[in-house]
Amino acid sequence: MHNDIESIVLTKEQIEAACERLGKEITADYEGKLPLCVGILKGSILFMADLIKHIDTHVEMEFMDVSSYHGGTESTGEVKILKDLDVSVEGRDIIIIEDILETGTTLNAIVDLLKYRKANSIEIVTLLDKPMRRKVDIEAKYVGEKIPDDFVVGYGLDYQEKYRNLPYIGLLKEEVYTK
Ligand SMILES: O=P(O)(O)OC[C@H]1O[C@H](OP(=O)(O)OP(=O)(O)O)[C@H](O)[C@@H]1O
Ligand SMILES: Nc1nc2[nH]cnc2c(=O)[nH]1
Repeated sequence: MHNDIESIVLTKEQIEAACERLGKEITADYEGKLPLCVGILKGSILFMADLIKHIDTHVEMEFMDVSSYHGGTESTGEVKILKDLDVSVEGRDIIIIEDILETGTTLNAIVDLLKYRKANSIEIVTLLDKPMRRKVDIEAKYVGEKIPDDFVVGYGLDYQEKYRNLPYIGLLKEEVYTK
């Protein structure tokens, strides 16, 4: 698996440092509240697990599975809810946890839905942000790292469902796409 990686974009140590920094910011902003952390499956699970260990105030966890990428590396622009939340968000302070913000299509659809369901506040934390790819006007309040316009894998992010278990974020060798 590691043989398929061309180069590393974010090391394990850089990811850990980002989780620590973001956890501290979130702790300071949500002290005394009970935010509902909504992890967007599947990509966010590794980041969510590491991030919340650095949040030093009470939080609740829920998950949604939303998909706009179907097997390839380009967004289809169509957002499908594959698994909805099991709890009401009415009056809640929501922190959406994502692995990557790219076109913004996915998060825009989720934010619209949570607003419609009367969440009290909605903020986004994303490990990676690709601002160059944005198609929708949406920003994350908490960003781990801004990265250039390259398709990345690892630490939750897949290519055709593989590479999610890499402990770092990297670029795939060109030959992997033509296999
Ligand atoms: O800003 P956007 O262009 O919408 O892209 C970001 C979305 O794409 C990825 O999800 P994907 O649909 O690949 O699902 P996965 O997390 O299950 O791999 C990622 O986890 C984000 O949810
Ligand atoms: N694996 C992966 N999924 C994405 N979804 C949106 N951008 C990306 C990316 O760069 N890599």
